[in-house]
Amino acid sequence: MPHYKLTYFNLRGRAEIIRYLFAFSGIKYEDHRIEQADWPKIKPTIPFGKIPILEVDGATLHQSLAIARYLAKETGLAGQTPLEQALVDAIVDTTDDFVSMFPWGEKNQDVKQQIFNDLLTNTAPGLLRDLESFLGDKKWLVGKTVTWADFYWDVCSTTLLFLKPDLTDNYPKLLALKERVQALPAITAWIQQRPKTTL
Ligand SMILES: CCC(=O)N1CCc2c(cnn2-c2cccc(F)c2)C1
Repeated sequence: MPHYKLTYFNLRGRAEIIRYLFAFSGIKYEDHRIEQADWPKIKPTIPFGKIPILEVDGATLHQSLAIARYLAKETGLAGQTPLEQALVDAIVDTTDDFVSMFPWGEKNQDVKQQIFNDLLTNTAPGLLRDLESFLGDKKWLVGKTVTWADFYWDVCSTTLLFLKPDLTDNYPKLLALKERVQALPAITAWIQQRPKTTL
């Protein structure tokens, strides 16, 4: 088994999907969390200057979704066929497109809040309507077993619900999917043991 070292901030953020995959698969890894104050010193040492990164024995992987897709493929959570894998990727990318619209690093709090509110009020409903319709009466978003698309929905919607607690009030199927993911024993255990952070 390779030695895995995940490096990110002490946030769920873009690393939590990777942590879910490690938790669900039971693979041991180093969950290295850096202080924001240390980032300017560390950033120049990181290929492409962004985190999370995952060091796998001597190799360094970057881009959170590439890392997650690698782990999902290794652990059977990427989709059972090439077609399912494409559907999984499309749902992940659709979800990530939305969460990536948020100006997470904006220093002007008034500007940040205005954009966050606009996205949550005016853009989120269309995405949630489409995801609710895509899920329909299925147990999981793609195929007959859980995939990292389901995990990603839970990871991202957990942060979105912190920002807008009534976010899923009109989307019961999506709320039920969150509950189904969080009821997976390994995910339940991870959520209970992980550091408590707002984002
Ligand atoms: C200053 C950086 C910061 O506050 N965060 C980084 C990005 C982020 C946070 C919470 N969720 N999230 C995220 C998750 C997945 C996709 C994505 F685009 C964004 C918090």
